[in-house]
Amino acid sequence: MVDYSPPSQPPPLLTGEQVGRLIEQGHLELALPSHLQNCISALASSGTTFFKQSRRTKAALYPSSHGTESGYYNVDGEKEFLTLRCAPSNPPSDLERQAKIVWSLAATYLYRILCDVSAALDISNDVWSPLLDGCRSMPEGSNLDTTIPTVLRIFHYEPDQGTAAPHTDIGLLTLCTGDGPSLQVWNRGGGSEGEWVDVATPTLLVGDTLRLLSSTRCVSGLHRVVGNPWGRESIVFALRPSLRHEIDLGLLGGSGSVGSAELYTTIRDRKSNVNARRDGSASVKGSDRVEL
Ligand SMILES: O=C(O)CCC(=O)C(=O)O
Ligand SMILES: [Fe+2]
Repeated sequence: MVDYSPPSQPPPLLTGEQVGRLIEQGHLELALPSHLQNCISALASSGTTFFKQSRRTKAALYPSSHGTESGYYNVDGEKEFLTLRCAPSNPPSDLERQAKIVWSLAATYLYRILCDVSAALDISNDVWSPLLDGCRSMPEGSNLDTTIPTVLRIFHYEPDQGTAAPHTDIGLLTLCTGDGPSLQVWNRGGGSEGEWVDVATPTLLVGDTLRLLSSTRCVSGLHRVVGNPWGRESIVFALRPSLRHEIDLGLLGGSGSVGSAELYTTIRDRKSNVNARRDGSASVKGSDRVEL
């Protein structure tokens, strides 16, 4: 008899070679599906228009809250960025409408990649559903939901001075897209220590939470932004774990469970914030690199 039951997992999105590189290096350059790429480009152009406004207007439109975790934030002479965590005003602006679309498309895309990673590591795909609860579309309402730390960020870096110190991200997977040869990833070299390399195309980065959930079989993607004479604009979607559920460690080859909020808070509090001002107006803790 023909078996019409649905497959136990989605078809792979990345090639085996790409997944292997992502796991071993913590980063992967890749071409995005054209619809996702087009929506990101449309959001990028609304971002350019947004940043042309006065600082006062930008701050009034998106007051910052939770340190650098929501709203408009400026690091004098270096960079400014807008962090979106929920679908705000009604009716939405073009930028907000586009951000909502990019969030859903990028989250679905990264979910598929998480499934490729778990298949390669022989981990059940069931681990992802509770970890992505509430993250797969932009949370509704103007009140920030602290159980959903996922962020969509639009950056504007000043020429020469706009940088981000070497760091790894705290979440599951980050998708970075941007213009200009400013984003660099650390290429771990076989034998030798490794080297910084420029990445020009969209880049995926493994975050510390994924590294930990994989029992350190995935490495976190070390990256930085270096200054260039033209500056840079980028869009960064950082898929972080939902903090609503316990994580069943049995699905990860261990036993028992751990609270996702507890795990995530431990990872976060051991890091410094590379996007904060250094004057104490947002918390700066720990060292630039995290080793868990
Ligand atoms: O601008 C970028 O492409 C990267 C920014 C970044 O690394 C971060 O916000 O964590
Ligand atoms: Fe980063």
